[in-house]
Amino acid sequence: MPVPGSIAVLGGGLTGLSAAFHLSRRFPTTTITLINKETRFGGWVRSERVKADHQDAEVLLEAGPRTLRPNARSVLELIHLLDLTPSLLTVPKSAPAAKNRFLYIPGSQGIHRIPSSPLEVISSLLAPNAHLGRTLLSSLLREPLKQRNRPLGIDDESVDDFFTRRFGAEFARLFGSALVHGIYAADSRKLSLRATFPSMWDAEERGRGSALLGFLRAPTPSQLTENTSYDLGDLQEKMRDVSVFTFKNGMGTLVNTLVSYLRKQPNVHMYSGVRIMSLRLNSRNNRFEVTTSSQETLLPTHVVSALPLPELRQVLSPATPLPHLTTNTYSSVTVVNLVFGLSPSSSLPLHPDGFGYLVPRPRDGYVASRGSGILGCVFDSSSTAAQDTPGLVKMTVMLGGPYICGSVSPPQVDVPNLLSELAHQLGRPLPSPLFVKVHSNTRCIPLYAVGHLQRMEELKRTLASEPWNGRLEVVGAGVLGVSVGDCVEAGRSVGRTWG
Ligand SMILES: C=Cc1c2[nH]c(c1C)Cc1[nH]c(c(CCC(=O)O)c1C)Cc1[nH]c(c(C)c1CCC(=O)O)Cc1[nH]c(c(C)c1C=C)C2
Repeated sequence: MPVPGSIAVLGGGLTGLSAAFHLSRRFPTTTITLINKETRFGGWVRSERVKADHQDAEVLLEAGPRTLRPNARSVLELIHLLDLTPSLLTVPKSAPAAKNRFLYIPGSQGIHRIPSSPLEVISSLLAPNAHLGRTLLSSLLREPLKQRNRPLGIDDESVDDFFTRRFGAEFARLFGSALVHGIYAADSRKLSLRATFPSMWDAEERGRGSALLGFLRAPTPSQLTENTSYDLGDLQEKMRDVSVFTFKNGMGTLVNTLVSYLRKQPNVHMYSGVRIMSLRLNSRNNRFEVTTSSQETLLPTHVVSALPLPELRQVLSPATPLPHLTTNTYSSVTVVNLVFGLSPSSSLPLHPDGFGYLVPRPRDGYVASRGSGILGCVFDSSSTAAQDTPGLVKMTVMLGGPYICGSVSPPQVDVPNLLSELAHQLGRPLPSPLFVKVHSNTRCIPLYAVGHLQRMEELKRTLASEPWNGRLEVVGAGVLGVSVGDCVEAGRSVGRTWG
């Protein structure tokens, strides 16, 4: 394929920014136009430094993703290429935030540490909520002895079906649903296993029916497809003992630096506050026509769509036969940042040192009318206290997701009610917060329905053939992977067949 004459990148979230960054380096003489409907770039990444009290105390709040994992090599590469290493804030693998994770069991009071080693599983049998330890121990001991039980002929299933088949219904509800809450804010009964946790599907194959044995059996070299090389400098080495990381000024650092870099590139044009009104391929001159809310028409030879898939569907003419853009639903999450002062009189900390806690699906399902619908709470101060004035406690409560399924936007939060539920879950009284910020993240996480991978393969095949011939690439969280690392990787991988 010849070098693209001009490229339009639709969407200025992390996928779009990453795509523009890598395309501008790969095709330095091609004009690249990045169009973002919001005035602010970065999508769901929103970091804000606020005054926490009437004095000078300051705190860094995140409304979206707050930490990154060092296995996200495309992100490490961006950090290296953008000289962001001095701004990093790392959490070592030995830190309590990396080792201590908790569950709140609906109906009980107080949170319970999830055992993380065989010895801890055994000692958890003596803990106040021995049900957790018993469920964990009996499920893990029985799984390798269980017959192969994947139904013949299926090529995907829900996360809950997989956990129930291999580990039992109670394990699936307590641990599987909580895991899915913490990543997708979703109902594990509605999510595709192969699209969300492909390693579990593969482990079951490797273990000849047992997922646990499969995890113990290392993948053979032919099963490892990783052969891409990344420009990482010494960052991989620096990340050896790191569990998660962020930046001293939050995740917005990555977005702001990318935007500043792109604004300086002579071949990149950045439009913000501009909506895409329509996208069509003109078969007469083989150019795309992209019309925008600023009354402009761009005529690029190639297009990258990093828009949510339903938004892409809306800008295409109804007659355009692109399959599967509207199959998945999205989850909406309300994020509540809470900042407390440290009371010198109280000896009881507001929370144990750790990552935070998750709340599994209640036994009787998601009853919207009961409580605020808390999915979990992150103990930010345990990992990122260095972002804030010392002496503050920062937590983030996440609510909504499957509790508000079907509604367009998350409901209003009753903060006093939320605080008393939080105190009940933590099993200790909470003082009045110094600062509260509520963010409604409407339709922020795509929920891959069972069969998602096969549908995306079909979409890819359609785009590779007439009339598109690979010149429209559709990427982003709606296609494959919702994490920041997945989005940056997706942007990095566009246009491989161009030029
Ligand atoms: C707005 C709320 C979000 C919830 N999940 C995500 C967001 C943005 C996205 C997400 N969260 C995690 C992952 C996996 C990351 C990876 O594999 O690299 C993704 C894609 C894990 C995670 N869960 C929580 C945190 C703080 C993290 C680390 C990554 C991050 O900062 O987002 C806590 C948490 N997230 C959600 C809930 C309900 C929750 C509860 C404690 C929903």
